[in-house]
Amino acid sequence: MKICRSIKDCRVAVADLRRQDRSIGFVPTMGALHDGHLSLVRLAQANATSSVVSIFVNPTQFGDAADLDLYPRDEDRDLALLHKAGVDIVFLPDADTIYPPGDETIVETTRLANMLHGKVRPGHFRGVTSVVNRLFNIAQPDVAVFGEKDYQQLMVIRQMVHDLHMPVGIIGGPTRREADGLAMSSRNQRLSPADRLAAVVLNRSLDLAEARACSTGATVDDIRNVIIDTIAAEPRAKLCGLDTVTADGLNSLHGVIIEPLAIMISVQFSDILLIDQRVIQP
Ligand SMILES: Nc1ncnc2c1ncn2[C@@H]1O[C@H](COP(=O)(O)OP(=O)(O)OP(=O)(O)O)[C@@H](O)[C@H]1O
Ligand SMILES: CC(C)(CO)[C@@H](O)C(=O)[O-]
Ligand code: BAL
Repeated sequence: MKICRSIKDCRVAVADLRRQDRSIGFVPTMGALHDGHLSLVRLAQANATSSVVSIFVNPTQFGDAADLDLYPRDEDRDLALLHKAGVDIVFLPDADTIYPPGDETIVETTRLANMLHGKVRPGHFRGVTSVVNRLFNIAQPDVAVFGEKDYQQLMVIRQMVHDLHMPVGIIGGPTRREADGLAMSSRNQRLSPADRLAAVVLNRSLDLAEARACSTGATVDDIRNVIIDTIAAEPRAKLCGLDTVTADGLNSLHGVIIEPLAIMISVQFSDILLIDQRVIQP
C-alpha cells in the first residue's frame, strides 16, 4: 500500500496502476474509519481493479470551528485498517496541498447545496463539492463510492459529475449499522454513554415511519408526525432537520405516498449532530 501526502506522489502512484491496466475505484473519507467506510472500500474493489482512499478532514465543509477541531482523527489505526483491506493507495494531504495559498475557486451545485440539510449547515455542500472536485482531479478515478447515509451529499455529487461532464461513475453504498441499529459514524465516538444509548432513536423513528408508510393511504404528513413524535419522546435528542422529499430530485412531497420517498433526519445530542436516512418505496 502506497501512502502519498503530496499530489505529485499520488499522481505517480496512480500512473503506476494505470500502466498495469488497473482501473481506479476511489473512496474519499475524513478518516476515523469504521466498518461503514470499509464496506465502501469493498464496493470500490468490486467495481474496479484497484482502490484509492483519501483521508482529509476538509476544513471548508465545517461551519463550526469546534466541530472541525474535535473531529476524531487516528491516522495509524486508519492506515492499519486500509492495509488489511488491501487498498493500493492512501492519499493523506494537508490543507495547503488541497487549497494552495491564494486559492479562490469553488464548486457549487446551486440548488441542491442550499436546501434541506444544506440549510442546517450553510456552506457545507459547497465545501464538499469543492474538495471532491479537487480529489477527483488528483486521483482520476473511474468510479467513486459514497455512502447513502449522507443521502443529500450523494445526490449533490451525482449532480456535479453530471453537470461538469466528469468521467467518473458514482456508486452509492448502503448504510452499515451498529447491532442496535445506530448508523455507523465517526462522530458516534464523541457521544457520551447516555447519548449513545439515546441515539438509537434515529433508526427507531425511521423504522416506525417505514411501518406507517406501509399502511394503506399513508400520507407524507403521517410519516413526518411519526418521526417528530418518536424523537420528541427521547429527551436527550433534538430534531434539527426532517426532510421528506422525492428520492431522486429531492423535491418536496405532499399527500399520499405514490413515488419513492427519501426521509432525511438530523438529530442533535449535546453538541453532536447525527444524520440518518431511509428511502421508502410506495
Ligand atoms: N454507516 C455508514 N455506512 C456506509 N457508508 C458510510 C457510513 N458512514 C459514513 N459513510 C460514508 O463514508 C464516506 C466518508 O464519510 P465520513 O468520513 O464523513 O464518515 P462519517 O462516519 O459519515 O463521519 P461523520 O461523523 O462526519 O458523519 C461518505 O461517503 C459517507 O457517506
Ligand atoms: C466526501 C467527503 C470525504 C468530502 O470531504 C466527506 O464529506 C465525507 O466524508 O462524507
Ligand atoms: N459525512 C459528512 C461529513 C461531514 O459531516 O462533514
